[in-house]
Amino acid sequence: MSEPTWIVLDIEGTTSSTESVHVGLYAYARPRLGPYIDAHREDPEVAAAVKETGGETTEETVAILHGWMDGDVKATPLKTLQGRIWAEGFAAGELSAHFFDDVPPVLRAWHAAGRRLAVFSSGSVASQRPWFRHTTAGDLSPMILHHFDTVNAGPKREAPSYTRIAEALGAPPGELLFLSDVPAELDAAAAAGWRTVGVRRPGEPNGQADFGAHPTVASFEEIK
Ligand SMILES: CSCCC(=O)C(=O)COP(=O)(O)O
Ligand SMILES: [Mg+2]
Repeated sequence: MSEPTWIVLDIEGTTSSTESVHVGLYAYARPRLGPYIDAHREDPEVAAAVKETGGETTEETVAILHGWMDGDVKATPLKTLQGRIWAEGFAAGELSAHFFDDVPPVLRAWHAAGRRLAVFSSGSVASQRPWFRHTTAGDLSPMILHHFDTVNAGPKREAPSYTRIAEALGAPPGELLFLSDVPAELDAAAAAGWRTVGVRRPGEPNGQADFGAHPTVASFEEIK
């Protein structure tokens, strides 16, 4: 079988550790949500996200957002607000992104070989861009040609989201490879006709998950 034209990356559990997202990023956003909402109430994107939470006051909204973070619910309004706060944190030099050691060299090799790279994560596009720019392994962002999230593509566990991405990239689904640590996301991608590889990293929440018929790897170095 020929090599896929596009390789589309999940972030948490795939390129980067869950701990770095939950302990690093979530802890950074948690105390900043209330003040951020109060300071940006007039911003249409913030106002829409706040409205979508269903909270009536800032206190109620923050309690809902914290509850989602506690349960790792990847709700779009949470991701919108977190992403804006994280983008400020990266710009201020207060945050940096973790990538598993195998990822940066393999991304560079794929890029040099002409493979096209994109991201599809629950993390908002506003947070994906600085995540790839401010890494402990240098700036990886110039290699990422497209970013997709639950706003511009849709839910990660639904096949139409992957069809939307294929259309945006102008590629037949069979030329797209999705890498993720979540079997349900891979199922959705496969249902849309994509190729899939499950990433089962030791110590990650889905390291022992059942990936069904999806081929799996423990490191990007195993992907040919
Ligand atoms: C800057 S990336 C933010 C990560 C995040 O918030 C998240 O929910 C990642 O989930 P993924 O879909 O990449 O597993
Ligand atoms: Mg993931």
